[in-house]
Amino acid sequence: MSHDYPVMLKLAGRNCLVVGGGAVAERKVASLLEARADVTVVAEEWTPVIEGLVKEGRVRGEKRAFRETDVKGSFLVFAATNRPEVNENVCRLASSFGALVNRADRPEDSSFTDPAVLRRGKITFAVSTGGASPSLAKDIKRELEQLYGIEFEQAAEFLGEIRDLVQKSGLPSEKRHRLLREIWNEIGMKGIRSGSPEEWKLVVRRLLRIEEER
Ligand SMILES: C[C@@]1(CC(=O)O)C2=NC(=C\c3[nH]c(c(CCC(=O)O)c3CC(=O)O)Cc3[nH]c(c(CC(=O)O)c3CCC(=O)O)/C=C3\N/C(=C\2)[C@@H](CCC(=O)O)[C@]3(C)CC(=O)O)/[C@H]1CCC(=O)O
Ligand SMILES: NC(=O)c1ccc[n+]([C@@H]2O[C@H](COP(=O)([O-])OP(=O)(O)OC[C@H]3O[C@@H](n4cnc5c(N)ncnc54)[C@H](O)[C@@H]3O)[C@@H](O)[C@H]2O)c1
Repeated sequence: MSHDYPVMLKLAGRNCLVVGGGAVAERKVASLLEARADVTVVAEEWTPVIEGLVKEGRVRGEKRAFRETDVKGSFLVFAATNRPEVNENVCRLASSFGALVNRADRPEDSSFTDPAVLRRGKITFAVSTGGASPSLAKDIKRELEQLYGIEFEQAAEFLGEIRDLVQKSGLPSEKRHRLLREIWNEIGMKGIRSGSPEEWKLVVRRLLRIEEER
């Protein structure tokens, strides 16, 4: 069995094409906008939400049937119509132009699939079943939602700031690495769940002092 290769793509300013304008296309458009992609939707009909986004100028909209030239210059292409032959054509063309392609009705013909996504600020949880059961992926995501609350968003923000601070502290790299490891060992999952940002700050100050005196 081969496994899918997970990555986190930077899509800001990249051209991404969604062919189709139904519920599935609407979901794909929403997640592309979250990533600040430049989104074009080509569809014969589209949902009121997509209509609104086109009117607001947040996505480029072409209300018509798909044309072969549409795929040109796209980084990601989503074939999300309800017509298998159209989706197949979109995929074939997109691949021939070197784009990565997601086919809503046939994961096995896609170069990537979309996981169920949960965000906690800088933390992203992505659950994939490799297409085996999108409903299972969604329910695992819901369980993660309960397990990892808003405190993880705060903690990731805090730890990111501390990491920047330590990297710029002028300490030699060995000391920086030890300090970051020790900060994490002291705060850890327990500190995130039962501590507070004030307590995390005290830990950092204490360990920083010890490291500077070493
Ligand atoms: C995670 C999520 C992300 C997203 O789409 O943004 C996503 N599907 C979601 C929901 C969902 N999709 C479907 C149902 C109905 C119940 C069911 O069928 O199980 C539900 C549940 C619901 O809506 O509640 C139907 C469905 N989905 C696919 C097919 C075609 C096929 O499998 O052949 C069919 C049958 C269509 C038909 O019968 O006509 C295919 C794909 N769906 C994927 C992702 C990719 C694999 C993910 C993985 O499992 O790894 C993949 C391969 C391609 C892709 O789209 O990338 C999103 C959860 C949103 C959230 O997190 O809340
Ligand atoms: N990936 C998933 O999570 C998922 C979930 C449900 C369904 N599906 C699959 O995805 C397909 C789309 O689902 P949906 O609920 O969004 O469908 P839908 O019927 O709501 O929408 C289909 C869209 O395709 C457009 N369309 C049809 N022919 C076109 C063409 N030649 N050019 C441009 N646009 C065209 C229609 O105008 C419409 O906007 C389904 O047929 C199903 O196979 C996937």
